Amino acid sequence: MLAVQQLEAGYGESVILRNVTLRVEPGQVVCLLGRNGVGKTTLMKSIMGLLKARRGTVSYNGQELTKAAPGRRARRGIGYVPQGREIFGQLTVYENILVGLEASREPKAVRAVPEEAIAKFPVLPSMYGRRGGDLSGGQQQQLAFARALASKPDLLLLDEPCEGIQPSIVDDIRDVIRSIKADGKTSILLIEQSLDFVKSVGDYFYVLDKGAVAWEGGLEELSDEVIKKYLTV
Ligand SMILES: Nc1ncnc2c1ncn2[C@@H]1O[C@H](COP(=O)(O)OP(=O)(O)OP(=O)(O)O)[C@@H](O)[C@H]1O
Repeated sequence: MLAVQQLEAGYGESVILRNVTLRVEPGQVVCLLGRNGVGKTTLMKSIMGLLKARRGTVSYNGQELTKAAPGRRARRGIGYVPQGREIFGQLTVYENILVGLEASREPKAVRAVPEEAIAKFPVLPSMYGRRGGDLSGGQQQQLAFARALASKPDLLLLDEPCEGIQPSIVDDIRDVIRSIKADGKTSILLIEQSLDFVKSVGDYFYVLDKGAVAWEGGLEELSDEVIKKYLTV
């Protein structure tokens, strides 16, 4: 469903991504691994259209979106939970979720926050009137998930959803990812530092090194040698 082909992208003079080719198939959880600074977030931003590709293509459900703006990609069904969550601090929890609904593919007149998006985060409805900025990190992460799920995406990009989150909430986030996977409607591309975490949810793995895909394969092929070479700090 998502096909990135020979992508090159960067900032100003510097080239960060080199010849990156990656696929996400329907229903898969694909994990993007690599040490700090190898270009994982840059790749996710390029897929979402926040950073222009200099070479190569990004295709989604058979259509090329390489030059499409982020809003168009969102309306095509790509949801994004950015690193640092980027909750609107001055808006209420409910208003934050409504922002996500803007990317819905349903006609405006019949749009509503889907129950299944909220059901995964039972704590949220009791906080609908609170300002997003007043929530804890874990609550904001749940809100960022709900905001992204409001438009019923068929691909969800998750950039380090467990970063800075306390362990009990990390377990909740793992459960949410598993439940999205079990629903079978939404594929996931996940950036996550914890190997244990990605092993517990992932179907397929890409390892980036210096902006290029250094390794790819299934869980059973993710050997200690690969981990030592590309992931151990
Ligand atoms: N806005 C920017 N302008 C210039 N350089 C940037 C910008 N954002 C990132 N970089 C540089 O691009 C490189 C890749 O960064 P990126 O955030 O994609 O890495 P990452 O693999 O996601 O790392 P991390 O795990 O630390 O988030 C780094 O050298 C970083 O300093």
